[in-house]
Amino acid sequence: MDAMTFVLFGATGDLAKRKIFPAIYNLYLDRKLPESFQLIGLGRRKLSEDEFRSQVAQSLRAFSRRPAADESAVRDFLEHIGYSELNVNELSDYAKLASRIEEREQRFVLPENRVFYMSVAPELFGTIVANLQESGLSRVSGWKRLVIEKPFGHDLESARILNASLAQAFEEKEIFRIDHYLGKPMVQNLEVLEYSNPVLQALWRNRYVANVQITAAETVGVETRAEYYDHSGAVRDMFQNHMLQMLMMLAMQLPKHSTAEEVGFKKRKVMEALRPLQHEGVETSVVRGQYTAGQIGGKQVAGYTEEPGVNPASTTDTYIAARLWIDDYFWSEVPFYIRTGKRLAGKSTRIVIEFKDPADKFSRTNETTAPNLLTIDIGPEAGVTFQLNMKNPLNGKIEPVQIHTAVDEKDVPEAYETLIADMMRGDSTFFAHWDEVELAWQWVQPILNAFERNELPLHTYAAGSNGPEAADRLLEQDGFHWWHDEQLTATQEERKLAETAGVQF
Ligand SMILES: NC(=O)C1=CN([C@@H]2O[C@H](COP(=O)(O)OP(=O)(O)OC[C@H]3O[C@@H](n4cnc5c(N)ncnc54)[C@H](OP(=O)(O)O)[C@@H]3O)[C@@H](O)[C@H]2O)C=CC1
Ligand SMILES: O=C1O[C@H](COP(=O)(O)O)[C@@H](O)[C@H](O)[C@H]1O
Repeated sequence: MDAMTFVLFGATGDLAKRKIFPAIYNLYLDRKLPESFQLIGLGRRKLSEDEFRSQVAQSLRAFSRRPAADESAVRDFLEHIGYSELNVNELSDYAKLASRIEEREQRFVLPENRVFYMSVAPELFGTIVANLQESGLSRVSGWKRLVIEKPFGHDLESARILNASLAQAFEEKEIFRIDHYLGKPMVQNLEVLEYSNPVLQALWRNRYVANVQITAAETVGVETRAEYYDHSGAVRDMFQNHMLQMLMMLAMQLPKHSTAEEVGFKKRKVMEALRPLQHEGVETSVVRGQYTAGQIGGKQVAGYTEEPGVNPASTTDTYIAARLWIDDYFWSEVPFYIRTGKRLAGKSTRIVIEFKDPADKFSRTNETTAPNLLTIDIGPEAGVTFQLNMKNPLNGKIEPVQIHTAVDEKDVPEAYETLIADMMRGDSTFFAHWDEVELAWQWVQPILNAFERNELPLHTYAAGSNGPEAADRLLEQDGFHWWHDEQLTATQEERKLAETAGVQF
């Protein structure tokens, strides 16, 4: 891997502490960093290099997936880490940073390869890029890369403005927009599941699929992020980015090669084929919800508007469900239902593909059978489950059984690790490309408008439930229902039946 200087804006912040440093440390342990690697952390705080390094060491101890128990490994790793005070608004601070970087590049005869990672509030992204350009830091004889955290804009217009400001100094191929869902092993596996399994490949289309459900349910509430979340809501925090990215990864036609260009092209095609919401009206396709007080894991929790930092009159969505249509050859007429929410009954990110019942189902028997389901669990436990129907040898009835394979996640790199390693190699396959981001905002914008004008009812749901009842009706109108956790988990009885029938779990 090329030698590089990694400049981290926001190095004293929460994300750096919990995700970025642990990820880079694990890459170091796996020898996935270049020999000559230097990270310069930036923040406004007055910290000596030693003080900063000891903060980084603490973050490794608290958050690394592999314990930072080996003191000598931690010490060696910290040798690669430096700190500079910098206020992103002060051009003169960039000049000092430039001297520091240039001095090192010259001393060790290193190429001018620079990563600029923006782990700061989104309002600062534009200023940083302008100052990188003004100070000459982004003019390099080697390569340069800009890593940008979410949210990428607040709506379509602000995202376009932000993108135009990045484009002043960076080409699209130099911009790496992080969406950590794209770093999750099962999201990366979606494409592989299809292309490496001819059986699934054959079924992956409207002829056989009745509907697709994509869920990201969380038990956590707004936590300490009210200031951000109350201006964002579920639609901006999860739906516009993570949920639509999962939809693209699932619904895209297989690219010939898994390259950034080809995957990006196929994902864009999905977004272009998404039926604009205006056709059926936001109110018939979208359900907005907000949690009220309730119980989670036997513990009483507050309602959203009682959370610290939340406006007591807030109408912010903590839940959103929507019905989407992809009007292309493969998916037309298949409804895609997407939902995400906080303070729901369980934590799970999951895709369920429900297959159609054959038309002649009743020709042999009057018994109704459960639909075949392919369930892809993205997290917290990754796995794939296939629901089939079998005759129960004990009572002669046809009953659903589940064939399940869990993905062993021990030693599997975290999403940030995978994505940072890809970025260092210059591979943006699993990053959000501008076309996709713009089309996602474009699709979501009517929802933002409708929410802002209060044109949609704000349904409440009790913390610990499966969300507002109105979201059930969204599917009932089409003759379907949500597949919740409890319906997907094999019961003891079903397991016994499957064991008797020789099916392995
Ligand atoms: N935290 C999370 O779980 C997630 C965060 N993100 C995104 O990551 C980014 C960072 O978030 P997070 O770490 O939580 O934020 P924090 O508020 O914890 O950290 C902000 C960082 O920005 C620095 N900073 C603020 N103002 C300036 C300035 N004027 N000049 C220089 N540095 C400045 C702070 O340094 P100092 O205090 O020393 O000035 C600090 O290091 C945001 O874009 C957020 O949306 C995305 C996904 C999840
Ligand atoms: O980006 C975000 O994601 C988390 C959920 O991520 P997961 O990996 O735990 O599924 C969410 O809690 C947060 O609000 C959002 O900003």
